[in-house]
Amino acid sequence: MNNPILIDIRDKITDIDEKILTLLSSRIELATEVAKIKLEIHKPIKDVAREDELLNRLVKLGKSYGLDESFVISLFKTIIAQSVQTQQKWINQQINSTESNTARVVFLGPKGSYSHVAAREFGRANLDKIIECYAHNFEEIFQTVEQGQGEYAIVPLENSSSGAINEVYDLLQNTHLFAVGEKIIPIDHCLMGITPISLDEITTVYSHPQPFQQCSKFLAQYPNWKVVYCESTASAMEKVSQLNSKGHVAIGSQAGGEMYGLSLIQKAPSNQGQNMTRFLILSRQKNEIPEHIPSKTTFLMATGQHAGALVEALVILKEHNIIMKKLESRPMKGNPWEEMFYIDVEGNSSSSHLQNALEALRKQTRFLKILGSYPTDNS
Ligand SMILES: C=C(O[C@@H]1C=C(C(=O)O)C=C[C@H]1O)C(=O)O
Repeated sequence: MNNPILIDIRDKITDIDEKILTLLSSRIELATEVAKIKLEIHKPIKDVAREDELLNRLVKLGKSYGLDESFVISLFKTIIAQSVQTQQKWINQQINSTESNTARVVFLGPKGSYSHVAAREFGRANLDKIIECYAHNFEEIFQTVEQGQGEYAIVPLENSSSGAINEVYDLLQNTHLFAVGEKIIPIDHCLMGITPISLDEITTVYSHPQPFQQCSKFLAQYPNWKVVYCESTASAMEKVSQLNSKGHVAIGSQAGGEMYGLSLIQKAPSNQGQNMTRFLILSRQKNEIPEHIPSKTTFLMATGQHAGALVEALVILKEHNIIMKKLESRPMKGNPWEEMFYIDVEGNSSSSHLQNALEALRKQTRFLKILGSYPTDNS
């Protein structure tokens, strides 16, 4: 092994390895810089689009150097995983060292959405300070919190006039997050502009098609108003604030309008009277709520396929004197024609009363998952 050529080559390899390590260390430092910016602008750490773009480019480049595609992918996946972990650790340290009761709350944006309003209200009631994290879709909300890049997920579950939000129910089937709260938000559509004006000064109204539909009777009284459809109530409010023109108004929530500096002109009464959305708050950690606080428990169950299976399960609740507040069903993922039931009951799953009922139910059903217990929102 004393071959001088071999020694020389090995020296060169050692040299390259050391350079790789130095470069990896600089890469990690840059990732921490990225984490600082993400914390400031409230963006989740993991950015799948950026990672895909980066991997595609590196695979192509690697090929031009004669490097195998799977080698380049597995190498950079490891490097990126380490980078994401380092950023996560850094952000956790910041949060833990700055404020004890600060948490990242992840919700469906954009700014001024009803989810944003729900997130703020949840924060106001439960935390000293929240870091608002906007997500683009429901799946991203769950993933962000599951991966530890947020402490709370806020998702709308049902609306009093349009019913269940199926996509969210489906995501609840597979998540390992726990339900820790609920928040009911009135959907208080309002006409808002850059300054309070009278209704006859309005020329153009901006909003999402849904509020236009929900307030159609009221709007029919003003046929001369020009209607402009927008992607969301938030984008309508943003547009009106940017236009900065008196006769242009948006329909959205009053709290959302305040986030864009808009003034209330008047409430836009919805055809159906009161309209509300119920949000569920989820976290990686279970809630422990004292027994005296009125609470609800949400669980998922799949019964057998025989006739009367659901009735048998519900009878168990009745026998244990458990009050059911809600029953929803959704097809089970991967098992067409089989249903997963989502049940809300009154009570706290740490009470022996409810525990006994759930234990009996577990024996009777094919699958039972307790999503969590949380204080009832009576608003
Ligand atoms: C460093 C970033 O954060 C994460 C880590 C990445 C990386 O190490 O290259 C890429 C995308 C993100 O998932 C970034 O967003 O640029």
